[in-house]
Formats: sequence, C-alpha cells, structure tokens
Amino acid sequence: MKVLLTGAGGQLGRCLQDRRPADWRLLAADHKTLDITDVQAVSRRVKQFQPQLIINAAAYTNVDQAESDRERAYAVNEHGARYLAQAARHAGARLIHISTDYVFDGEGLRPYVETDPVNPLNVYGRSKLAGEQAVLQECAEQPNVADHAQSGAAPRQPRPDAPSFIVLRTAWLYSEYGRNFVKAIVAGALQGQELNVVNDQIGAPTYAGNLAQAIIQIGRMPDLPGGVYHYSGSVALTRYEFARKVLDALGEAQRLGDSSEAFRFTPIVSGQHSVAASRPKYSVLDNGKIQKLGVKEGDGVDVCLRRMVAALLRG
Ligand SMILES: NC(=O)C1=CN([C@@H]2O[C@H](COP(=O)(O)OP(=O)(O)OC[C@H]3O[C@@H](n4cnc5c(N)ncnc54)[C@H](OP(=O)(O)O)[C@@H]3O)[C@@H](O)[C@H]2O)C=CC1
Ligand SMILES: Cc1cn([C@H]2C[C@H](O)[C@@H](COP(=O)(O)OP(=O)(O)O[C@H]3O[C@@H](C)C(=O)[C@@H](O)[C@H]3O)O2)c(=O)[nH]c1=O
Repeated sequence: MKVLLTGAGGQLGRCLQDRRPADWRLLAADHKTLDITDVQAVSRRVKQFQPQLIINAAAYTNVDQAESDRERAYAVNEHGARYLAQAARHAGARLIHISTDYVFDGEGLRPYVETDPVNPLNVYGRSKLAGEQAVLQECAEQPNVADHAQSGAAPRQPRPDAPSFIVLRTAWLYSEYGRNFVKAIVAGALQGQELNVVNDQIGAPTYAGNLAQAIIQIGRMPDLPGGVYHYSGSVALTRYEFARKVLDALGEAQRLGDSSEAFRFTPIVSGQHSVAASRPKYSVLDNGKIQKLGVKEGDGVDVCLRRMVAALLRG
C-alpha cells in the first residue's frame, strides 16, 4: 500500500516510521519536504505519489504559543488539514487525520464519547476543531456535515464516491521523540529542579508508539466507516499523578528507591502555574467505539514509561 505521512519529523511521525509495516511503500514527508499550508505543493505531491492512504501527523502543537500566533496555528491545523483532505478526495485516497482531547472544555464528568458537544478553551483546540470540520466537510454529502463536530449530532451520509476520512482524536502524547510532558519532567528531575505539577487536570496519557500501532491497524481496515474516533491510553491521571509515575520509572532505572524521597515534586493547582493557554480540567476520552472494532489498546502506561525512560537515559 502506498502511504503518505505528513509531519514525519514529529513524535507521532517518528513513531510511525519506526513501526512501518513491510508492505507499506511509505513517503515520509517532514515539514521541510512538504509544508501542508502550501496548497499547490500538497496537491502536486499527492498527484505525483498517488497514495492509497494519507496520514496527517503534521500540526501546530505549541499550546501556549498558539495564543499569540493564532494565524499560524489555523494555517496549519485548519487550512493544512483541508488541503490534504481535498487532495485525498481527488486522488481517491483514505485520510487519517489526528486531532485532540483539547476540543473539549473539560466540564464533563465521564469519559467523552465522539458525539459529545465540543467547546475548546484555547486557540490550539479551536484550530484543531476547525481542522476536524474541514476534513469531515470534504467527504460529506452535504456541505455542512461539520455540524457533527460542533453539535455532537449524528453525521450525515458520506458522499457515495468519497473514500472514508477518519478523524482520530488522541490525548497527552508522550514518546522518546520531540517535546512532551514526560521529557520535561525527566529533564527537570535530572537537573535537580524542584518540580511543581498541576493536580487539577485529568487526562489519559497516550504513548505515541501505541497510537502509531493503532493507526497502522486502522490503515488495514479499508471498510472502517469515516467519521470521528477516540484513541488514548486507558488510565486517567492528573498531571501530578502522571509525573509521579514518570519519576517512579526514573527512580527505578537509576536504582534510587522511593521516588518521593529521591525527587522534589509538589502538587499545585492550575492557577499557580503561569501559562498562556487554559487547559481542560477533565479530558479523558472514551475509547469504546474503536475498541469494539478491534483496535488494540497497546502496553500500559507503566510499561511504556519504563521503556521510554530507559531509552532516554541510554541517550
Ligand atoms: N502532542 C500531544 O500531546 C498531542 C498531539 N495531538 C495531535 O497529534 C498529532 C501529532 O502530534 P505530535 O507528533 O505530538 O506533534 P509534534 O509537534 O511532535 O509534530 C508535529 C510535526 O508537524 C510539523 N509541522 C508543523 N507545521 C507544519 C506544516 N505547515 N507542514 C508540515 N509539517 C508541519 C512539525 O514540524 P516543525 O517542528 O518543523 O514545525 C512537527 O514535526 C497532531 O495532530 C497533534 O495535534 C493530539 C493530542 C495530544
Ligand atoms: C512541564 C510541567 C507542566 N505543568 C502543567 C502545565 C500545563 O497546565 C500542563 C500540561 O503541560 P504541557 O504544556 O506539557 O502540555 P500541553 O502542551 O498542554 O499538552 C497538550 O498538548 C497538545 C498538543 C494536546 O493535544 C493535548 O492533548 C495535550 O497533550 O501541565 C506543570 O504544572 N508542571 C510542569 O513541570
């Protein structure tokens, strides 16, 4: 199968390349190779390569910076997503577009299902929601299928001739690659910093390698109906609880014993951590829809963290 991967230099992009199946002819395009905000470049590249599947892992992901860089965030997360969807439709390719738990406002009291109403709290979340709508619009029979992502209403029928477009929402990604929360905690701890970590944001940390495996599995399911799906880690934690697990893994790898004695880390509330963007207090995703279709969960958070921390320490 011919697969075009955008954002190949990011953490998900790198994890997908590491796990590339032998029967994929993969064109892994990083930001320099293919800028998804360049509509002509996107169209040209898709026409030339004629992929059967496009995976969009490219995004503007700096949540705080997006607050003051709105135009750029929308250029990548909304317009770039649309250009890829248009090119995919013209080429008859399937599209797996990655989105985020930050489309929700965090006021929910149970894990979010795909049809729950969205209401992002920050520019990043709003730009990602606009991207979801742009993608769904491209494979819709009616021009306003994007209502689905806005209102939680049932999606309209896809165009009869349209390939299926998947919007895959995930959350709190971590991996050996790129910039992420786990690497920030490990770096701070190794520098002997006192770590203050918010204890009032709950989410489901997702190892990007597990997500990559799930995407590969979805890539092998040509009959999977288009629409929104959730895939995340199965354990809900506060950021502080997550940091504790990271430090447990680090303490174990360094044979330091009890992490609460080996490292200085304190729970705080969001107001005490000065950042530009508001984050949802609760953004746990319900994975039931995709699990029922057989998509696997992957290794648990403790196993993934132990492996990842060991890899980070090896350099
Ligand atoms: N990280 C997380 O915690 C979460 C991420 N997601 C979503 O998952 C997906 C993958 O995220 P992740 O791998 O963590 O993100 P990264 O930031 O690690 O990777 C994104 C990649 O996109 C590239 N990129 C940015 N702008 C463009 C552009 N105009 N054209 C082409 N490439 C571009 C970046 O390149 P460069 O650095 O050179 O700009 C970077 O390599 C994204 O859709 C993200 O929104 C969802 C939930 C959680
Ligand atoms: C590193 C660190 C963060 N924090 C807080 C800041 C913030 O409120 C919260 C999250 O921090 P980060 O900035 O690392 O994570 P953030 O960039 O908000 O992560 C998000 O990224 C985007 C791309 C997504 O799509 C989301 O699913 C989510 O993973 O934790 C601490 O309290 N202490 C710390 O030492």
